[in-house]
Amino acid sequence: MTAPAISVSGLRKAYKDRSVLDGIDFEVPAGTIFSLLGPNGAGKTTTVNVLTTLLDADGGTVRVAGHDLATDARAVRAAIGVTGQFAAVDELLTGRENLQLMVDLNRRVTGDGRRIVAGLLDRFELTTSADKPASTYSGGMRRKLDLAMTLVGDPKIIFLDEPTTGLDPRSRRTMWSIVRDLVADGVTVFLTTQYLEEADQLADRVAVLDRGRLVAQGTPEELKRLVPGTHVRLRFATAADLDAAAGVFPEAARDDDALALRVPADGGTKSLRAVLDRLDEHSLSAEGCSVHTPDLDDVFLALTGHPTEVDAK
Ligand SMILES: Nc1ncnc2c1ncn2[C@@H]1O[C@H](COP(=O)(O)OP(=O)(O)OP(=O)(O)O)[C@@H](O)[C@H]1O
Repeated sequence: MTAPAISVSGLRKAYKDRSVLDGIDFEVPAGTIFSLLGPNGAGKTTTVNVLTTLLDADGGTVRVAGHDLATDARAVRAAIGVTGQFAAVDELLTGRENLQLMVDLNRRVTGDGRRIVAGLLDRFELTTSADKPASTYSGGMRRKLDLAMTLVGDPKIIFLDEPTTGLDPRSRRTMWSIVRDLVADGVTVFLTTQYLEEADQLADRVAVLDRGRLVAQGTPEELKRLVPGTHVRLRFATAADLDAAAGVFPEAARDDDALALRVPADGGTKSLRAVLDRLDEHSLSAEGCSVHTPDLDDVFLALTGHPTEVDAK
């Protein structure tokens, strides 16, 4: 077995007397995508900042690319690329100039810098806007440029801190496909996200961070098994209606307080129609009906017994 790309053991970090990472452990095998999933304020950025040498840990052991963070931070820095929530992109420079600057600053770059820049612009479909100032770029283009800048020097381990927060669905999908391509090329990706769907789409393994502790780790499949699946939620006007419907849908979970039934379904229109047809066949009608796909809130409720909380910074 090859050595893990990242291994973290007993990592602790506090800001003054406030503990933000309270002893976390995980390993990221080389060439895989690992996702740290958690709501605002859970400690994701703090973890990235420690792992990328921007912040000193208070305790624990961290090895990145085989180097001990405490004794060999310089070697860690040489092996990694980091794309943060607050992009490193210089708004006044064009896309091409931003990339050229990274090439000029990066001592690992060998070969023709201009060709490297042109190659990255092409790969990220930024060629047509390459000579416009970055200030004119959309959010999605800016994230792509930021990631392209991260790739200068061919880092083997890349940290992406919430790479798709604030992006529209189309840009998010483009970003996902870029990340998949990176891993296909042998890069290891450490990704933080607030979106269960993103972790599900991309990650080989997911760790769920809650108030500085990891409350679950596993494959996306293992994680989703812990939470209610996609379902149709039917809400009834009376307890008698709920009773009658519960007889029609023996596979459903019932919530007596809300007068609701949770009927397992795949989220498509066919399965929704099948549920409504079954109600019709028994001359029953629901007061409300919604399709529910599990999200981070469901994971948190299932794992911690409390919903996600927005933590004021
Ligand atoms: N420099 C700092 N000084 C004091 N407290 C801080 C500092 N940086 C972060 N924190 C606090 O540490 C906690 C974790 O913050 P962190 O940024 O790591 O969370 P996060 O999971 O990345 O959230 P977000 O998605 O909002 O970035 C938060 O409660 C935050 O307020």
